[in-house]
Amino acid sequence: MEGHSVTRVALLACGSFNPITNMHLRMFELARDHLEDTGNYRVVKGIISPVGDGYKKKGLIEACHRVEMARLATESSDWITVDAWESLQPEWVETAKVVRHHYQKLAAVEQNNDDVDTVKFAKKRRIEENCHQGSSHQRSRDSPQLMLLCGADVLESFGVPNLWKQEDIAEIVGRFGLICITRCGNEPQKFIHQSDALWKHRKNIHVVHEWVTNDISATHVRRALRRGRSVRYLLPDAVVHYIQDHELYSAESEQKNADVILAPLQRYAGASSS
Ligand SMILES: Nc1ncnc2c1ncn2[C@@H]1O[C@H](COP(=O)(O)OP(=O)(O)OP(=O)(O)O)[C@@H](O)[C@H]1O
Ligand SMILES: NC(=O)c1ccc[n+]([C@@H]2O[C@H](COP(=O)(O)O)[C@@H](O)[C@H]2O)c1
Ligand SMILES: [Zn+2]
Repeated sequence: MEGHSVTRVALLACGSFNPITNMHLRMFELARDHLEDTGNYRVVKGIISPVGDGYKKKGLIEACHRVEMARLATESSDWITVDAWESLQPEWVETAKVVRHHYQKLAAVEQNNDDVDTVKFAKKRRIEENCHQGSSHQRSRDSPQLMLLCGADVLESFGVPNLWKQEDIAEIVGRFGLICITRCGNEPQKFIHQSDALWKHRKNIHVVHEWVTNDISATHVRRALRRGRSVRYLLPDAVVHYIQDHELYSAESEQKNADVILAPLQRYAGASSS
């Protein structure tokens, strides 16, 4: 279609990935198909960002293992990557900050590409002009749009008191965009309908209905492992082997952080979250 522009998109998934499962990888494929089917987007990259140990979720094993398992799981993908930046931060990092970090990183890569390509100097000037106008809240015309990819449970967690700052939610859905995969037991459309903050940005929230319902969760996988049950075909084989080789996930590891409050709840409890 003439004059019809297609927006390049990068997808960012934040989470524990404790461990990564086939469903985490499926989320990316489902999201890409959904966005590209609209004819408005081309998905150029997927990024998995395992949360740091400072998140303090019960049973969360060391980030180095979770990152390595995610690396093994994505070896066969030509577009999904793993980024360890978030996992290496000394303290838990708000998701809005992680999204900002990756947005800036993508923009810097674009700018570098332009720098080496002198023929494109006019485009570079345009980006610089955008920056000088202080338009940090506007996407430069040439870097891909970054969308946060999550399951419907994470979207619905926006409603949990003291878990998310309202301005972070507004920034994620308003400035970047969200793509959400349905999950057993969640009703994302209803949740969006009932939230004024989300309804306002509903055009930036893409809900992907997964008809092949699949309730794989890392919790199920850890439970099976503790009981010596097979987890084959729920996770990539390389991840199953890594878990066996390093003897990960035991009754003991499930007790990690058992008496600790989740980092966002610690940070926001008592503080104004509006
Ligand atoms: N079966 C699934 N369907 C849809 N989304 C999923 C599914 N499993 C995980 N996700 C999404 O993947 C992201 C990372 O989730 P996370 O690491 O918490 O995995 P999980 O399987 O939910 O683990 P846990 O059981 O430990 O909470 C989240 O956005 C989550 O909603
Ligand atoms: N306020 C926030 O930014 C906030 C709150 C809760 C969870 N999260 C993120 O959402 C993801 C949720 O992961 P889990 O579903 O594994 O708990 C993590 O990446 C975590 O950092 C962000
Ligand atoms: Zn989860």
